[in-house]
Amino acid sequence: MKRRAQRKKIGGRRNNKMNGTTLASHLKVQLGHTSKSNLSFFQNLLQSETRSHDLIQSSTTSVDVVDADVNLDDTTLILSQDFFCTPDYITPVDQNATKNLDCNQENPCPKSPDKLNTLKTKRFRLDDNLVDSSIPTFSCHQQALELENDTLDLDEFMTESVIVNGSQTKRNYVSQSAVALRCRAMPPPCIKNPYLKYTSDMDGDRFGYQRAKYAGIFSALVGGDGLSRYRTDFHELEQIGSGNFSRVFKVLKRIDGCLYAVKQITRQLYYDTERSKALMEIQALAALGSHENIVGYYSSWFENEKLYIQMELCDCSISVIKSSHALSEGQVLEAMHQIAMALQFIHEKGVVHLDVKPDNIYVKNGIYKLGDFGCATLLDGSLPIEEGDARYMPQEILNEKYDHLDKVDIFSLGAAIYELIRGLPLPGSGPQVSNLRDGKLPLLPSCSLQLQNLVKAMVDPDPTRRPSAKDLVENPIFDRVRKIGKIL
Ligand SMILES: Nc1ncnc2c1ncn2[C@@H]1O[C@H](COP(=O)(O)OP(=O)(O)OP(=O)(O)O)[C@@H](O)[C@H]1O
Ligand SMILES: [Mg+2]
Repeated sequence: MKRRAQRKKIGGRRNNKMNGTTLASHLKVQLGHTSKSNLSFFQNLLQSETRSHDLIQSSTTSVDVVDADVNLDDTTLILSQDFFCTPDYITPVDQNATKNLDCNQENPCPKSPDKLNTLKTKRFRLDDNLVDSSIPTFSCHQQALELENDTLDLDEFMTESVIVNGSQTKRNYVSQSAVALRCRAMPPPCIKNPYLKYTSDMDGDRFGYQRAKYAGIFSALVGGDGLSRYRTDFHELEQIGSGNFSRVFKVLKRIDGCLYAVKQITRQLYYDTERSKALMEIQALAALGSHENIVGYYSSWFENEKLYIQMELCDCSISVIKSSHALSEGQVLEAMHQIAMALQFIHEKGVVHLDVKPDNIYVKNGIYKLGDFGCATLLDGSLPIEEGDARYMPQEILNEKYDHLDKVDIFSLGAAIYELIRGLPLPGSGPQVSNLRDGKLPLLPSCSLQLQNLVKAMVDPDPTRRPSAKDLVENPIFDRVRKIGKIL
C-alpha cells in the first residue's frame, strides 16, 4: 500500500530593524507562535535587538545604533501579522508622534508616523509615493504581489537607522517589505468572476463573501499559528475528498473569484527526506505542464509544516461514478483512451505516475484527468521509487524490479479498466488479484472481445509485452473516439 512523506518550509526572507524595546517585546511574543525550526533565529534576533536597545539606552546624544540586522538569507519563515502590524516597530523617539497613527477598522495597520531626530540611510531608496502617509497602505497589493514573485528579498528594502543630533525630519520609512507583508495579511474580499457562470455555488450564501473576508482576517490574525496563506487567499467551501494523508477542499480564491481544489497534506513534515518526497508531487506536476487529461496545477506552499497544493477543480473521481452506476463500454473506452493520452504525455517527458487507479482518475465536464502525482517519479529510476496502491501494482514492482516503470502504469491502467468493466472494487489480496498479476482474466460477458484482449495485454506479467502508452492511444479500438471525439 501507499506510503507518503511530507514536509515544511516557509515564506519570506527578512532583514529587519525595529526599536529595540519594541522588537524585543514583540519577539518574546512571536517566540510563542513560531515553530521550533525558527526558534534559534528568533532567539538570535531577540538577543541582538536587546543588545542594540541597551546601547541606545546608555547613550545620551549622538550615538550610532549598533546594526542589529540579522542575516536571514538562509532562513525562511512566516511571521504572524502582529509582528508587522503594530505601531511599535515604528515607535518614534518623540512619543507624541504616536498621535499621528491612523488606525481604522478596515485596515487596522497604522500608518507610519514621522520619525523625529532620526536620520536613516537606505541601501535602496523607496519610491516616495510608497512611503507617503497620504497613500492608503492598502494600495500596495500590487507591490505585495511583486514582492512575492521576487521571493521577498527584503534585504534590498531595509533601512539602516542612525540617531544623530539634528533636526532633520524624515518622512515615513516603513519598509516596502513590511508594507507588503502587512497587506498580504489582509485577505481581499471574495470577488465574483464575471466571466464564469457557476453562480449556484455561491448563491446559497450571498453574504458569505463579506463574512469570509472578516473570518479570513481573524483566522489569519488570531490563529495561534500566525499568518495563513490558505485562509488569506481562499474561502473554503467544502471538503471534497480525502486520501491516506491528505484532505482535499473545494475553495473559492478570493482575488479571482474562481473555484479550485486545494489538497492539504495532513502528515506533518519534520524530516528533510519527508519534505523532499512530498515536494516530488508538485515538482512533477509543475514540470509536466498542462495537458487536458492531467489535473491542472496552480501553486503550492508550506504552512504549519504542511504542504498545500492548489489544483484545478474536477467534478469527482471516476470511482464515484462507478459506484453509483455501471459504466458503459463506451464510457470505459473513452476514459481509457484519455488516460492513455495522459500517460503518453508524461512518459514522453520521462515521468511515470505509479499510482494509476480509478480513485486517481477525475472527471470534469466529461473529460477524464489523471490526478494524484504523489508517487510520480522519473522513468530512468534516478529518483526514489514509491509504488502506489498495491492492488494495481504488477508483480515486477513488488519484486523491486524497476526496469520498465512506464509499463507499470500500463498494468495499473489495465487493472483499473478491468475494475471499471466489472463494476466491483478490486480486493486487496486473494486469487482475483494474483490471477490479474499472472495475466489471467476471467471472461467479461458484458464487454467486447476486442476490449478484453486489450486489457489482457495490458496486464501481461512480462512488462515488455505490454503495449506502450503510445501503442494504446493508437489502438484501432479507439477509432470511434478519434473520429467523433467522444463516444456516446
Ligand atoms: N483536483 C481535484 N478535484 C476534485 N477532487 C479531487 C481533486 N484532487 C483530489 N480530489 C479528491 O480527493 C481524493 C483524494 O485526493 P488524492 O488522491 O490526491 O489524495 P491522496 O492522499 O494522494 O490519496 P491516496 O493516497 O488515497 O491516493 C481523490 O480521490 C478525489 O476524490
Ligand atoms: Mg489518491
